[in-house]
Amino acid sequence: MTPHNEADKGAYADTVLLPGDPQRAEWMAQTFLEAPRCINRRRGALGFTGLFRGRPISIQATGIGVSSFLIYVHELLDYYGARTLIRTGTCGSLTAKAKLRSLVISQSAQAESAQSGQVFGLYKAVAGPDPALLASALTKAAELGIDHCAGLTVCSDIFYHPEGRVRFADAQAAGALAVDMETSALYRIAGHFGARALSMCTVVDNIETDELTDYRERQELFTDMSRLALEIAVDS
Ligand SMILES: O=P(O)(O)O[C@H]1O[C@H](CO)[C@@H](O)[C@H]1O
Ligand SMILES: O=c1cc[nH]c(=O)[nH]1
Repeated sequence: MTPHNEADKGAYADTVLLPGDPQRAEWMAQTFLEAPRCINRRRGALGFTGLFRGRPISIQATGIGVSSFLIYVHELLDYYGARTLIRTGTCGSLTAKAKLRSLVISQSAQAESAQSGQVFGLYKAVAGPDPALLASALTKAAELGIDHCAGLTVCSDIFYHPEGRVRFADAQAAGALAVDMETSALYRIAGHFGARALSMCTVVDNIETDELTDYRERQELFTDMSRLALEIAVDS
């Protein structure tokens, strides 16, 4: 047990999938895991452990933003002994290459600005996806026929920003595909703890065109991402 998690030590598998949204965590656990067990309800940040093809896998909701994310992930790495983390998030597209409802695999992630969440400066580790997880994701996404692209993503601290989409101009010029609010922190904290990480996000809106998916269709939208994350997890 930790201040934010009521699960017993040993309740989490080595590999943990990390959606932000607790409803997504529950849907993924109930849809894809055999014998899923809810192991954390504290603050509604649902956590589950079950089996996928006979192998224990956990799913833990991390909430929104770096501050919330780092609490759950720190405890998973430091107290529960997680070794492989796969974020199954959502993102906003910054380019036509990352189509609405498709999957963006984060090959590298940068913070939105130098001031962005001082937390980024706390972790000095080289920050990026685990090369084997990334290679597995690219191979399996192609094999499964999943509509995806891979590249740079931006990690923002603020969803409703007074400057609006203009603030992403530099990132777009650098070729960024999409924005989320946790990936850069995932890569840094995983590096700090010597764990393996990969972030993939389904595109739920387009920052340029203002196209937006409906929340009610969203769980279904996550089928490809969930399958891919689980295929990588059982192979890792
Ligand atoms: O859907 P999740 O995984 O929470 O990810 C994205 O959605 C939230 C914003 O709506 C942020 O957490 C962002 O990173
Ligand atoms: O962080 C996020 C996630 C989804 N859509 C956005 O615009 N930003």
